[in-house]
Amino acid sequence: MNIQAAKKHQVGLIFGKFYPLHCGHIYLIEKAVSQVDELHVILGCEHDRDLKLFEESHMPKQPHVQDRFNWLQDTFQGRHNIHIHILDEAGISYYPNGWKDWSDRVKSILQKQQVTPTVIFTSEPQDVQNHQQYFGCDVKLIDANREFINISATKIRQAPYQNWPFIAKAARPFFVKKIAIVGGDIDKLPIQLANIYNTQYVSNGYINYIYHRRADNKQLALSETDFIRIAMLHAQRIDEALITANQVLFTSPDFSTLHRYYQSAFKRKNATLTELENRYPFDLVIDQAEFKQKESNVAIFETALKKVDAQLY
Ligand SMILES: NC(=O)c1ccc[n+]([C@@H]2O[C@H](COP(=O)([O-])OP(=O)(O)OC[C@H]3O[C@@H](n4cnc5c(N)ncnc54)[C@H](O)[C@@H]3O)[C@@H](O)[C@H]2O)c1
Repeated sequence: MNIQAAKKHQVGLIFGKFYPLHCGHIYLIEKAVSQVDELHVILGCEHDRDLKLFEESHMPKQPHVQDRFNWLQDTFQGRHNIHIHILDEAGISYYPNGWKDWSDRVKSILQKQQVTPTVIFTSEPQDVQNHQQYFGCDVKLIDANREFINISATKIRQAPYQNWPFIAKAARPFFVKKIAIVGGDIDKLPIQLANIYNTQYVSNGYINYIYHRRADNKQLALSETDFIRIAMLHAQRIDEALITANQVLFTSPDFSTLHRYYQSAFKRKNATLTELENRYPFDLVIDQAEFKQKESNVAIFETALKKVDAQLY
């Protein structure tokens, strides 16, 4: 008989909050999936606990369950034997006081999906015995000392920007701080800052649009449609740049400023621009017009650097 065929179908389980997803988690999942036929990753969430962890953190905004789920899905996209499930832990005593209720809820999810685990993977030695007791399957401990990738989600929550290299690629856009430089020579300072911070600069769609129109020899006054086109192009470029941005992203203008230009031209608000303003909140807008005329270029440069640095605590 074929030895491979005789082997039992191995089904692995991994539990986590992935708050946020980091390279240590990914290492655990990759090492586990290399030992089983299918792997089920259970993403645990609980509203009050998650909110408290956020409030005690230095994360700039709270990742919600859907964000955490998307990070896992994106990271393991196309990996057909890795399945992600959300487990709402509401009403269960917090770890480590609710093992019975918690494991019952896990089992009910698994039953619905017709999943029978054969092995649980964890890097937490203190959980091995309870996993064995409540799930009745093998437990494999992986890198309990976190020697291969020495990071924890707690450390990242405390200092996301200092621990940037460990944040999963899929989760980084969530943490990128968006900074707009408006007023004055808008293509100079953001380029300098992007160079210094080794990151992306999203060039000014408005300027490109005007140049394009000039080349076409058409009239230059912007219509309402022009504004929307500029805004949509800008949003698309920002989305693309966020994927590879290093902690911060520089651009000009932000959508509130663009909307203000629109309002002064057309004396009313625009629903699309309002939507973009809400969808792309900026962490910092540096208005060069606020600097005093007599301020030297170097003083402006230094003030801008201080403001940017303060964003990356
Ligand atoms: N209520 C209860 O009694 C009870 C009992 C057990 C589990 N739970 C739930 O299970 C989930 C457990 O989540 P967590 O806090 O362990 O999640 P986590 O997101 O911090 O970690 C997920 C997994 O990755 C491992 N890991 C973390 N850093 C690593 C690194 N650098 N290298 C290798 N592996 C690494 C962890 O050991 C864990 O196995 C929670 O939702 C918790 O509520 C609850």
